[in-house]
Amino acid sequence: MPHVIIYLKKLQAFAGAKLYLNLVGMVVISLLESVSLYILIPMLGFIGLLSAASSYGSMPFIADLERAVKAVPDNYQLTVILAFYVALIMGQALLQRFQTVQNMRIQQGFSGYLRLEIYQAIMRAGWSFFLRKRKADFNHMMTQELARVNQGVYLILSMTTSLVFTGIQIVFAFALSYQLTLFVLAFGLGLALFSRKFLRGAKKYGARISELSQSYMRGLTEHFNGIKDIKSNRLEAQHLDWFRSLSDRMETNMVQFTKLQATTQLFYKIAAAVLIAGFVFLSYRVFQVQGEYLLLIVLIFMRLWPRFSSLQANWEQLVSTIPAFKAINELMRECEAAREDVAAAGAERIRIQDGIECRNLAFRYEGGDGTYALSGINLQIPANSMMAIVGKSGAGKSTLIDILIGMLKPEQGELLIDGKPLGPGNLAAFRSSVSYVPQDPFLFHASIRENMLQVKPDATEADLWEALEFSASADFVRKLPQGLDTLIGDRGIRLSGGERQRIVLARAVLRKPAVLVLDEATSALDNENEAHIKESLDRLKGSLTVIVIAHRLSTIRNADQVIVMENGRIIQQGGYNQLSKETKGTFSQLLAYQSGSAL
Ligand SMILES: Nc1ncnc2c1ncn2[C@@H]1O[C@H](COP(=O)(O)OP(=O)(O)OP(=O)(O)O)[C@@H](O)[C@H]1O
Repeated sequence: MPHVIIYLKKLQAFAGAKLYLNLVGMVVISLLESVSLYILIPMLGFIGLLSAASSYGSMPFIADLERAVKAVPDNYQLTVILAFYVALIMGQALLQRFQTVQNMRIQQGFSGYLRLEIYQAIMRAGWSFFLRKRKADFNHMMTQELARVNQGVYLILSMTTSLVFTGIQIVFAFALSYQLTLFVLAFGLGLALFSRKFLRGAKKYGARISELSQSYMRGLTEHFNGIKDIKSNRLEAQHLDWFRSLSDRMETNMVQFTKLQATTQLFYKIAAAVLIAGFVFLSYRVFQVQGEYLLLIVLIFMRLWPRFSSLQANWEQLVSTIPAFKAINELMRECEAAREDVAAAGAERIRIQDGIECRNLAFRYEGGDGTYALSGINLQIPANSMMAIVGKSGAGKSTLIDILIGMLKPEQGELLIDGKPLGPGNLAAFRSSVSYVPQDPFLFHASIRENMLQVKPDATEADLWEALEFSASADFVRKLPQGLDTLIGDRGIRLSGGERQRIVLARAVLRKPAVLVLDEATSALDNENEAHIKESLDRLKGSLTVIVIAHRLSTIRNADQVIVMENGRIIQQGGYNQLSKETKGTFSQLLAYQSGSAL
């Protein structure tokens, strides 16, 4: 329950006075409802459906009502009491309408507030957090689990309404007969105690709903991401089997949960019949309650008892949503712990004056096998120079880049920008000054123009074409049916790998960054386009700092500095020509492999 209490506090902070106003509204509605029921008997007495009017004169408050009605001339008495009844019902209905809308406003507003809060928390988390999390789990949290939390909050609100209604009806019932009310309450309490085991069951099924829907989301995301592999390797049947089995388990779990709920409702229904029978017997035989009085009490309890059973059903439903509350709380806690010291937007960009320096950096991945992905990294990258990183697969090149652009925090050592350690004071500004083109470039399902404008909304048409010229994409974009406004499909699927890389590169330079980082950003290009990009990069030389990882060593011939990495360490460092002359070094070996002389 503590997981739910956190949300109740949030709800109170979010809705504040409105929540209490709503509660007062509920009390008034409930009072009106009870009163309208209460005056039904004298009304029936007036129109002669029930025996003498004197018999209900002994009921609390009714004597006053009777006196008030008697003050009215005889001919109008029935009209007055009927008008009073209609006015009461109208008032109650109007209030009920207002309260229902208000309830929904609070609920929807709170749901939007929660959604935003979770999304913001995820966005504020650092890169290392995303490395250890599965994307499908975020989708799962933001859709299914959040929907269950909203359902839980709705249940709490409607249970509060039910409790208020029930409470007021109990007060009225007490006024009529405290012995019978106590009898019903004791019965209800006994049944609630007996039903505790059903609550444990509800919690178990709720936890299973969370687990299964998480597996469902994970599996679906993985399958659709890998649909090409699945189809090309004829793995459809295998995936269908998985889907069928999970689907069956989800179905069984929901049916079992419904069975549990139906069983408690069954108990409540049977208990209601037994109760009413015992009740009428007691009233009539033991307490000798008058007929009209008994009718009123039965009427009240017939309305009260379903509230007990619906409270129990709501409670079970609420308990089944607790695992979702818990999961979202846990996610928020993790996001908070992984929060990076960088403002989401708006940081001033910087120009690097002296350069970037790594001092004795070391890094290990969380959840890895404990070996260092990087160690003993000492490096100077002068401002506006070009540095190339080469090395075998798994040598640590991408990890070093992630540290250099402030996405990962080194475990040991320091990263200095113009002599100042990278930290809360300069991280946001530094990150805003870096453009990064990853190995697997990402484009949104939008037009080329929209994709580019995302990074620089105020870019002019000329800026866009200049960037496209730089990345050797202007020609092919011009030939597209809608030019810059061509839709490029999910993740840019309608473009070739090389075209995607070139658009992402254009987007990266459009920002006019202080540091341009290319992580094998030209791997999918043909020789002609790569040569074109190499020329463009050469033209940029001296105006910004460029860091490239390149497997094709021809691209980095003009680099001011080349570092060669192996097992997370820098094993060679120097100019391109200098390293190629060190015949025993790894770099000349790599060169030899690429030129074919080592084959
Ligand atoms: N998220 C991760 N969790 C655990 N270990 C990781 C993770 N990412 C990389 N590693 C490990 O860190 C080491 C360096 O990886 P890195 O991706 O930096 O190499 P790389 O030189 O860029 O390789 P490639 O050229 O294949 O991209 C590897 O041993 C790799 O297994």
